[in-house]
Amino acid sequence: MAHTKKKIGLIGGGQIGGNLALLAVQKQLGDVVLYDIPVAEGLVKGKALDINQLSAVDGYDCRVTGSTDWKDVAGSDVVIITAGVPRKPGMSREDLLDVNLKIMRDVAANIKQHCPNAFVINVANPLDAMVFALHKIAGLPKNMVVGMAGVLDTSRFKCFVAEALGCSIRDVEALVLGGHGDDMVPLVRHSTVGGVPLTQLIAKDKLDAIIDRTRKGGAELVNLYKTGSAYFAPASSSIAMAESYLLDRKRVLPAAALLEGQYGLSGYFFGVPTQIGAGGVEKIIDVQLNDAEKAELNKSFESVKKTVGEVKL
Ligand SMILES: NC(=O)C1=CN([C@@H]2O[C@H](COP(=O)(O)OP(=O)(O)OC[C@H]3O[C@@H](n4cnc5c(N)ncnc54)[C@H](O)[C@@H]3O)[C@@H](O)[C@H]2O)C=CC1
Ligand SMILES: O=C([O-])CC(=O)C(=O)O
Repeated sequence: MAHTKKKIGLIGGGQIGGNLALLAVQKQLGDVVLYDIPVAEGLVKGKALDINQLSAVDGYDCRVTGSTDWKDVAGSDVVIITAGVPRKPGMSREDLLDVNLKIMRDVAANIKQHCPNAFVINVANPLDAMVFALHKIAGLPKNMVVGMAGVLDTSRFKCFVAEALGCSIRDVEALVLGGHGDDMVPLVRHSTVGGVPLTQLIAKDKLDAIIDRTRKGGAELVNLYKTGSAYFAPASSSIAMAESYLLDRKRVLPAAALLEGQYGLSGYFFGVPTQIGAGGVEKIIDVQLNDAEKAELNKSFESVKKTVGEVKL
């Protein structure tokens, strides 16, 4: 019988990779190949076996295969890249550029060879520069390559708002644009709780503190964990994007997508609201910004350009 289940290739079987595999199975999105380099063979084979045994308890019919061979990843419908080193306290994401670019060169070349038709979501940092490199090396169509950051950054912002108000997180709607760095742009003017503008519900000083905590959300986790960075929320955020593609949900999710004139910006992957469906990035939404918001977005864009400027392919 033909293989009709979707196939999900997870590149990197570390903290985020393992959680991605678990979530993909729990949501029954498809069969998973958890790939890592040979030195991590036991890690991916162990995680695969462990999750498959959990599947028996809960009755999930998707299988995880741990592999160190790209041939097993070939033909994946979705590929999520978490291959890369996480930062430690005192480091910036940009400090990871050289080491993670080396890894991305290997990963992107293999994607080009083995998964040319996949929807590819990059998670490795520094996010916006790595997805730029991925797109250049793998040569995939622009609608099939994205970076995950905005879903996570937005989710952090929503979490802090719900905590501050003591309200259900379900009713918080928010949008964080820009690069995945300290100058990302939480759009307070476009955020609501149950349809009520956020600015009417939280005083400015409290809101400023929430914005600051969101911008430094990654570092807060790095300082707590000490040996690495966040992994539960990043995994869930990436799965939301993969699911929207696989199930053609057409969700509007912020993602690092290639800009071609939107927001007056071009040539770089940058965090903007996208519509993700069976066509990959089917739309980029050009939010109307006021002068102050535009200035913040331009500042974030300059930071991304600076890091990408250091990318030697
Ligand atoms: N975009 C975002 O919002 C977020 C990004 N990150 C980034 O995600 C990346 C992964 O984080 P973790 O899973 O916590 O790290 P981790 O260290 O637990 O896992 C990374 C895995 O990549 C593997 N790897 C190294 N070279 C490889 C190669 N050539 N091919 C395949 N696999 C390879 C390693 O063996 C390791 O198992 C980091 O760069 C981190 O900064 C982390 C959190 C959020
Ligand atoms: O901060 C980091 O290094 C990991 C990351 O991107 C995040 O958690 O937002």
